[in-house]
Amino acid sequence: MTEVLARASGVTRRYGDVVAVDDLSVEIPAGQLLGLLGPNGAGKSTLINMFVGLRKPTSGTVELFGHDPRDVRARRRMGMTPQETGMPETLQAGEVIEFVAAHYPNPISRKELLAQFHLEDVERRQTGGLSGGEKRRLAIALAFVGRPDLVFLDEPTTGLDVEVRRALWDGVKAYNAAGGTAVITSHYLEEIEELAQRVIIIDNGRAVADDSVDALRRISGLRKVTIRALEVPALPGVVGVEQTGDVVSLITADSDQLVRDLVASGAPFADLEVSSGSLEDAFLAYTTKAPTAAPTA
Ligand SMILES: Nc1ncnc2c1ncn2[C@@H]1O[C@H](COP(=O)(O)OP(=O)(O)OP(=O)(O)O)[C@@H](O)[C@H]1O
Repeated sequence: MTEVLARASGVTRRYGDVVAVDDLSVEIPAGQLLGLLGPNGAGKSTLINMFVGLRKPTSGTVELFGHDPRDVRARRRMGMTPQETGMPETLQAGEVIEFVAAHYPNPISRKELLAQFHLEDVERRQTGGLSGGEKRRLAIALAFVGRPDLVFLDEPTTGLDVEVRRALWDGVKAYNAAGGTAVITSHYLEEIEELAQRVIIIDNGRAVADDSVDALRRISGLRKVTIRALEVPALPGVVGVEQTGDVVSLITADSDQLVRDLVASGAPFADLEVSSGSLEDAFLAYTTKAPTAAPTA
Protein backbone atom coordinates (compact mmCIF):
# COMPACT_ATOMS: atom_id res chain seq x y z
CA MET A 1 0.00 0.00 0.00
CA THR A 2 1.25 3.48 -0.80
CA GLU A 3 2.41 5.43 2.21
CA VAL A 4 0.32 8.50 3.07
CA LEU A 5 2.73 11.39 3.70
CA ALA A 6 0.19 13.94 4.84
CA ARG A 7 -3.40 13.83 5.88
CA ALA A 8 -6.08 16.37 6.74
CA SER A 9 -9.12 14.91 8.49
CA GLY A 10 -12.30 16.94 8.78
CA VAL A 11 -10.31 20.15 8.92
CA THR A 12 -11.96 23.53 9.39
CA ARG A 13 -10.13 26.84 9.69
CA ARG A 14 -11.91 30.05 10.54
CA TYR A 15 -10.67 33.61 10.57
CA GLY A 16 -13.32 35.37 12.65
CA ASP A 17 -16.54 34.92 10.71
CA VAL A 18 -14.78 33.70 7.57
CA VAL A 19 -14.65 29.94 7.12
CA ALA A 20 -11.51 29.61 4.97
CA VAL A 21 -11.42 25.80 5.01
CA ASP A 22 -14.62 23.93 5.71
CA ASP A 23 -14.55 20.34 6.96
CA LEU A 24 -12.03 19.22 4.37
CA SER A 25 -10.37 15.80 4.29
CA VAL A 26 -7.52 14.87 2.00
CA GLU A 27 -4.69 12.33 1.93
CA ILE A 28 -1.45 12.90 0.07
CA PRO A 29 0.10 9.60 -0.97
CA ALA A 30 3.83 9.23 -1.61
CA GLY A 31 4.90 9.88 -5.18
CA GLN A 32 1.89 11.92 -6.18
CA LEU A 33 1.87 15.34 -7.78
CA LEU A 34 -1.34 16.86 -6.49
CA GLY A 35 -2.76 20.08 -7.93
CA LEU A 36 -4.99 22.35 -5.88
CA LEU A 37 -7.14 24.63 -7.99
CA GLY A 38 -9.67 27.17 -6.91
CA PRO A 39 -10.74 30.78 -7.33
CA ASN A 40 -9.25 33.57 -5.22
CA GLY A 41 -10.06 33.13 -1.59
CA ALA A 42 -11.10 29.48 -2.01
CA GLY A 43 -8.91 28.32 0.86
CA LYS A 44 -5.92 26.80 -0.97
CA SER A 45 -3.23 28.73 0.88
CA THR A 46 -4.94 28.19 4.21
CA LEU A 47 -4.95 24.45 3.60
CA ILE A 48 -1.26 24.48 2.66
CA ASN A 49 -0.43 26.66 5.65
CA MET A 50 -2.03 24.09 7.92
CA PHE A 51 -0.08 21.26 6.29
CA VAL A 52 3.20 23.09 6.78
CA GLY A 53 2.40 24.11 10.35
CA LEU A 54 2.02 27.86 9.79
CA ARG A 55 -1.65 27.79 10.79
CA LYS A 56 -3.54 25.58 13.19
CA PRO A 57 -6.90 24.13 12.26
CA THR A 58 -9.86 25.47 14.21
CA SER A 59 -11.12 21.89 14.30
CA GLY A 60 -10.09 18.60 12.74
CA THR A 61 -6.56 17.25 12.51
CA VAL A 62 -3.62 17.66 10.16
CA GLU A 63 -0.75 15.20 10.11
CA LEU A 64 2.54 15.48 8.31
CA PHE A 65 4.63 12.30 8.18
CA GLY A 66 2.51 10.98 11.03
CA HIS A 67 3.35 13.94 13.28
CA ASP A 68 1.99 17.34 14.09
CA PRO A 69 3.17 19.62 11.24
CA ARG A 70 5.05 21.77 13.79
CA ASP A 71 7.13 18.81 14.90
CA VAL A 72 10.70 19.13 13.67
CA ARG A 73 10.69 15.45 12.60
CA ALA A 74 7.97 16.32 10.11
CA ARG A 75 9.38 19.69 9.05
CA ARG A 76 12.77 18.24 8.15
CA ARG A 77 11.18 16.09 5.44
CA MET A 78 9.13 18.91 3.93
CA GLY A 79 9.88 21.87 1.68
CA MET A 80 7.72 24.81 0.75
CA THR A 81 7.45 27.91 -1.35
CA PRO A 82 4.97 30.38 0.08
CA GLN A 83 3.01 32.75 -2.15
CA GLU A 84 5.20 35.62 -1.08
CA THR A 85 8.78 35.23 -0.01
CA GLY A 86 10.91 37.62 1.97
CA MET A 87 14.67 37.16 1.78
CA PRO A 88 17.51 39.05 3.46
CA GLU A 89 18.24 41.65 0.80
CA THR A 90 21.96 41.96 1.40
CA LEU A 91 22.74 38.25 1.21
CA GLN A 92 23.81 36.78 -2.08
CA ALA A 93 21.59 34.08 -3.61
CA GLY A 94 24.26 31.44 -2.95
CA GLU A 95 24.50 32.53 0.68
CA VAL A 96 20.75 32.27 1.13
CA ILE A 97 20.93 28.71 -0.21
CA GLU A 98 23.67 27.86 2.30
CA PHE A 99 21.70 29.49 5.10
CA VAL A 100 18.60 27.41 4.38
CA ALA A 101 20.66 24.26 3.72
CA ALA A 102 22.14 24.52 7.23
CA HIS A 103 18.72 23.58 8.64
CA TYR A 104 18.71 20.16 7.00
CA PRO A 105 20.72 17.01 7.73
CA ASN A 106 21.37 16.05 4.11
CA PRO A 107 20.97 19.12 1.89
CA ILE A 108 21.45 19.19 -1.85
CA SER A 109 24.71 20.92 -2.83
CA ARG A 110 24.57 24.58 -3.77
CA LYS A 111 25.99 23.81 -7.20
CA GLU A 112 23.48 21.09 -7.95
CA LEU A 113 20.56 23.24 -6.84
CA LEU A 114 21.70 26.23 -8.87
CA ALA A 115 22.03 24.03 -11.95
CA GLN A 116 18.68 22.33 -11.47
CA PHE A 117 16.87 25.66 -11.41
CA HIS A 118 19.10 27.47 -13.91
CA LEU A 119 20.24 29.95 -11.28
CA GLU A 120 24.01 29.88 -11.83
CA ASP A 121 23.99 33.48 -13.07
CA VAL A 122 22.53 34.86 -9.87
CA GLU A 123 24.67 32.94 -7.38
CA ARG A 124 26.82 35.94 -6.42
CA ARG A 125 24.14 38.60 -6.63
CA GLN A 126 22.41 40.08 -3.59
CA THR A 127 18.79 38.98 -3.42
CA GLY A 128 17.69 42.62 -3.01
CA GLY A 129 18.88 43.28 -6.56
CA LEU A 130 17.24 40.28 -8.21
CA SER A 131 14.28 40.72 -10.53
CA GLY A 132 10.89 39.48 -9.36
CA GLY A 133 11.22 36.40 -11.59
CA GLU A 134 14.73 35.61 -10.34
CA LYS A 135 13.62 35.92 -6.72
CA ARG A 136 10.72 33.64 -7.42
CA ARG A 137 12.99 31.01 -9.01
CA LEU A 138 15.29 31.19 -6.02
CA ALA A 139 12.35 30.82 -3.62
CA ILE A 140 11.17 27.74 -5.46
CA ALA A 141 14.65 26.26 -5.53
CA LEU A 142 14.89 26.78 -1.76
CA ALA A 143 11.91 24.46 -1.27
CA PHE A 144 14.11 21.64 -2.58
CA VAL A 145 17.30 22.34 -0.62
CA GLY A 146 16.66 19.78 2.11
CA ARG A 147 15.92 16.92 -0.32
CA PRO A 148 12.31 16.93 0.87
CA ASP A 149 10.03 13.93 0.55
CA LEU A 150 7.12 16.33 0.13
CA VAL A 151 7.02 19.90 -1.17
CA PHE A 152 4.24 22.45 -1.05
CA LEU A 153 4.38 25.01 -3.83
CA ASP A 154 1.84 27.81 -3.44
CA GLU A 155 1.32 29.49 -6.80
CA PRO A 156 4.96 28.90 -7.70
CA THR A 157 4.99 30.41 -11.16
CA THR A 158 2.70 33.43 -10.84
CA GLY A 159 4.29 36.34 -12.65
CA LEU A 160 6.95 34.28 -14.40
CA ASP A 161 7.41 34.26 -18.15
CA VAL A 162 6.68 31.14 -20.16
CA GLU A 163 10.31 30.06 -20.56
CA VAL A 164 11.09 30.29 -16.85
CA ARG A 165 7.82 28.63 -16.01
CA ARG A 166 8.68 25.69 -18.25
CA ALA A 167 12.13 25.39 -16.69
CA LEU A 168 10.51 25.18 -13.27
CA TRP A 169 8.05 22.59 -14.46
CA ASP A 170 11.00 20.50 -15.62
CA GLY A 171 12.58 20.80 -12.17
CA VAL A 172 9.37 19.72 -10.45
CA LYS A 173 8.87 16.86 -12.90
CA ALA A 174 12.41 15.61 -12.36
CA TYR A 175 11.86 15.72 -8.61
CA ASN A 176 8.62 13.75 -8.99
CA ALA A 177 10.21 11.23 -11.37
CA ALA A 178 12.83 10.57 -8.69
CA GLY A 179 10.04 9.70 -6.23
CA GLY A 180 9.28 13.15 -4.79
CA THR A 181 5.76 14.16 -3.79
CA ALA A 182 4.37 17.63 -4.36
CA VAL A 183 1.29 19.72 -3.75
CA ILE A 184 0.94 22.69 -6.10
CA THR A 185 -1.64 25.45 -6.09
CA SER A 186 -2.19 27.41 -9.23
CA HIS A 187 -4.67 29.52 -11.11
CA TYR A 188 -3.25 28.21 -14.36
CA LEU A 189 -5.10 25.25 -15.73
CA GLU A 190 -2.29 24.41 -18.12
CA GLU A 191 0.20 24.30 -15.25
CA ILE A 192 -1.84 21.77 -13.35
CA GLU A 193 -2.52 19.82 -16.54
CA GLU A 194 1.20 19.71 -17.25
CA LEU A 195 2.29 18.67 -13.78
CA ALA A 196 -0.38 17.05 -11.70
CA GLN A 197 -1.68 13.51 -11.71
CA ARG A 198 -4.56 14.35 -9.42
CA VAL A 199 -6.50 17.55 -9.00
CA ILE A 200 -8.63 18.86 -6.19
CA ILE A 201 -10.84 21.84 -6.95
CA ILE A 202 -11.49 23.91 -3.85
CA ASP A 203 -14.36 26.34 -3.63
CA ASN A 204 -15.53 28.14 -0.49
CA GLY A 205 -13.18 26.02 1.60
CA ARG A 206 -14.58 22.72 0.38
CA ALA A 207 -13.26 20.14 -2.06
CA VAL A 208 -15.85 20.23 -4.84
CA ALA A 209 -13.94 17.89 -7.15
CA ASP A 210 -11.14 15.40 -6.60
CA ASP A 211 -10.19 13.66 -9.78
CA SER A 212 -7.59 12.82 -12.40
CA VAL A 213 -6.19 15.36 -14.82
CA ASP A 214 -8.13 13.69 -17.62
CA ALA A 215 -11.34 14.59 -15.86
CA LEU A 216 -10.06 18.14 -15.55
CA ARG A 217 -9.39 18.23 -19.27
CA ARG A 218 -13.02 17.51 -19.89
CA ILE A 219 -13.88 20.50 -17.74
CA SER A 220 -11.56 22.65 -19.78
CA GLY A 221 -13.61 21.77 -22.89
CA LEU A 222 -16.32 24.12 -21.63
CA ARG A 223 -17.34 27.16 -23.67
CA LYS A 224 -18.82 30.45 -22.62
CA VAL A 225 -21.62 32.01 -24.70
CA THR A 226 -22.07 35.66 -23.76
CA ILE A 227 -25.02 37.77 -24.86
CA ARG A 228 -26.72 40.98 -23.93
CA ALA A 229 -30.31 40.16 -22.98
CA LEU A 230 -32.92 41.20 -20.47
CA GLU A 231 -34.21 37.67 -20.02
CA VAL A 232 -32.74 34.33 -21.02
CA PRO A 233 -34.95 31.24 -21.36
CA ALA A 234 -33.89 27.98 -19.65
CA LEU A 235 -31.86 26.10 -22.25
CA PRO A 236 -30.54 22.54 -22.28
CA GLY A 237 -26.81 21.90 -21.79
CA VAL A 238 -26.16 25.00 -19.65
CA VAL A 239 -23.95 24.07 -16.71
CA GLY A 240 -23.39 27.53 -15.29
CA VAL A 241 -24.67 31.11 -15.59
CA GLU A 242 -22.89 34.38 -14.87
CA GLN A 243 -24.78 37.67 -15.03
CA THR A 244 -23.71 41.28 -14.68
CA GLY A 245 -26.52 43.68 -15.51
CA ASP A 246 -27.88 42.67 -18.89
CA VAL A 247 -24.70 40.79 -19.88
CA VAL A 248 -25.32 37.08 -19.44
CA SER A 249 -22.74 34.30 -19.89
CA LEU A 250 -23.93 30.75 -20.31
CA ILE A 251 -21.42 27.96 -19.70
CA THR A 252 -21.81 24.88 -21.82
CA ALA A 253 -19.91 21.94 -23.28
CA ASP A 254 -21.60 22.46 -26.70
CA SER A 255 -21.69 26.12 -27.69
CA ASP A 256 -22.90 25.38 -31.25
CA GLN A 257 -26.00 23.64 -30.00
CA LEU A 258 -26.61 26.30 -27.38
CA VAL A 259 -26.49 29.07 -29.98
CA ARG A 260 -28.94 27.12 -32.18
CA ASP A 261 -31.28 26.65 -29.22
CA LEU A 262 -30.96 30.28 -28.26
CA VAL A 263 -31.91 31.44 -31.75
CA ALA A 264 -34.74 28.88 -31.94
CA SER A 265 -36.14 30.13 -28.63
CA GLY A 266 -36.91 33.48 -30.26
CA ALA A 267 -35.66 35.36 -27.17
CA PRO A 268 -34.23 38.77 -28.11
CA PHE A 269 -30.48 39.18 -27.58
CA ALA A 270 -27.49 41.11 -28.96
CA ASP A 271 -23.69 41.07 -29.05
CA LEU A 272 -23.24 37.29 -29.05
CA GLU A 273 -19.72 36.09 -28.27
CA VAL A 274 -18.35 32.58 -27.83
CA SER A 275 -15.13 32.05 -25.89
CA SER A 276 -13.27 29.26 -24.13
CA GLY A 277 -14.55 28.59 -20.66
CA SER A 278 -12.06 29.61 -18.02
CA LEU A 279 -11.21 27.62 -14.97
CA GLU A 280 -13.49 29.89 -13.00
CA ASP A 281 -16.31 28.75 -15.29
CA ALA A 282 -15.43 25.16 -14.54
CA PHE A 283 -15.71 25.97 -10.85
CA LEU A 284 -19.11 27.47 -11.46
CA ALA A 285 -20.22 24.27 -13.11
CA TYR A 286 -19.19 22.43 -9.97
CA THR A 287 -20.68 24.75 -7.42
CA THR A 288 -24.16 25.62 -6.30
CA LYS A 289 -24.57 28.36 -8.86
CA ALA A 290 -24.96 25.72 -11.58
CA PRO A 291 -28.61 25.44 -12.57
CA THR A 292 -28.11 21.88 -13.78
CA ALA A 293 -25.79 19.01 -12.94
CA ALA A 294 -22.00 19.31 -12.92
CA PRO A 295 -20.37 18.23 -16.17
CA THR A 296 -20.13 14.51 -16.66
CA ALA A 297 -17.76 12.44 -18.76
N1 LIG B 1 -4.92 35.88 8.01
C1 LIG B 1 -6.20 35.96 7.62
N2 LIG B 1 -7.09 36.71 8.29
C2 LIG B 1 -8.37 36.79 7.89
N3 LIG B 1 -8.88 36.15 6.82
C3 LIG B 1 -8.03 35.40 6.10
C4 LIG B 1 -6.65 35.28 6.45
N4 LIG B 1 -6.04 34.46 5.54
C5 LIG B 1 -7.01 34.11 4.66
N5 LIG B 1 -8.19 34.67 4.99
C6 LIG B 1 -9.47 34.50 4.27
O1 LIG B 1 -9.70 33.12 4.14
C7 LIG B 1 -10.24 32.81 2.86
C8 LIG B 1 -9.33 31.82 2.15
O2 LIG B 1 -8.11 32.47 1.83
P1 LIG B 1 -6.88 31.71 1.16
O3 LIG B 1 -5.75 32.69 1.11
O4 LIG B 1 -6.67 30.43 1.85
O5 LIG B 1 -7.45 31.42 -0.29
P2 LIG B 1 -6.67 31.00 -1.63
O6 LIG B 1 -7.52 29.96 -2.28
O7 LIG B 1 -5.28 30.66 -1.33
O8 LIG B 1 -6.77 32.35 -2.44
P3 LIG B 1 -5.78 32.97 -3.58
O9 LIG B 1 -5.96 32.10 -4.78
O10 LIG B 1 -6.36 34.34 -3.77
O11 LIG B 1 -4.41 32.95 -3.02
C9 LIG B 1 -10.40 34.14 2.16
O12 LIG B 1 -11.72 34.59 2.37
C10 LIG B 1 -9.41 35.04 2.87
O13 LIG B 1 -9.82 36.38 2.82
